[in-house]
Amino acid sequence: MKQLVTTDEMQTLDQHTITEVGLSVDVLIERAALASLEVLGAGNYDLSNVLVLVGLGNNGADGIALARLLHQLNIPVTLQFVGNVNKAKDTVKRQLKIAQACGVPRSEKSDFKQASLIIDAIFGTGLNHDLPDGLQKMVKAANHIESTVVALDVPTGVDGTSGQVMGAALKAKTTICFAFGKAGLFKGQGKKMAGQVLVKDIGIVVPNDFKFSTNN
Ligand SMILES: NC(=O)C1=CN([C@@H]2O[C@H](COP(=O)(O)OP(=O)(O)OC[C@H]3O[C@@H](n4cnc5c(N)ncnc54)[C@H](O)[C@@H]3O)[C@@H](O)[C@H]2O)[C@H](O)CC1
Ligand SMILES: [K+]
Repeated sequence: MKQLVTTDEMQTLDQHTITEVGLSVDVLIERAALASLEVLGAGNYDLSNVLVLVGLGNNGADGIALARLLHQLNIPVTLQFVGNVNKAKDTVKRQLKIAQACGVPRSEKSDFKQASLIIDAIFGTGLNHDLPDGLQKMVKAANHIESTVVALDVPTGVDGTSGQVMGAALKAKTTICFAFGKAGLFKGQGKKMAGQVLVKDIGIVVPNDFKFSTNN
């Protein structure tokens, strides 16, 4: 098996790549979106009506960038925010500005049944406590109608290190992990929620003296 990481390790490597190496976070986000686009293009996914669910952190920024790339390929795609955009990270606000300039459609409330494919870009490695109640309800509703979901990096609601479900989790058919597989997707509940796990390079740089906690 390939090298796995905890969410703390991934955050350390992200920060090293951004602050020490000098690759900007926006470049990493674009690479994550391009890698995801490649997976969607190569797989057997129904792209007739894609719904991208977007959170307020960098996982959400990956999702907005992916929505823009799909839109520019004339693939029908809609963005739906989960949470108050005014409270989003600057990366999300920057991506949203670009998406708006490119005319990516946005909806306030979507019917999951109408979507041919849901992209889960709500929470990734940054999840640090149980999902809010409203989001738990939304996730359970989506699981109930068995929508096809592709999760970016980590299925929303799964702790990327332990695999524990934080209140509720959005069950994915495929999870696209950026840079390294997240350890929690290979154990316990996390394994069930992640579906097929694919790992894609996004240009993260690992310092020579970096010690991974798990060796595979
Ligand atoms: N870090 C990077 O340089 C890159 C990360 N990539 C992608 O981004 C996510 C991780 O992003 P991050 O902003 O750290 O966290 P999330 O988007 O997962 O979460 C957002 C934010 O939400 C807060 N939060 C956590 N738990 C809760 C909760 N239960 N309810 C409400 N709010 C919550 C917390 O403050 C989080 O920070 C990673 O998975 C990648 O997909 C890029 O790919 C490249 C660069
Ligand atoms: K996600």
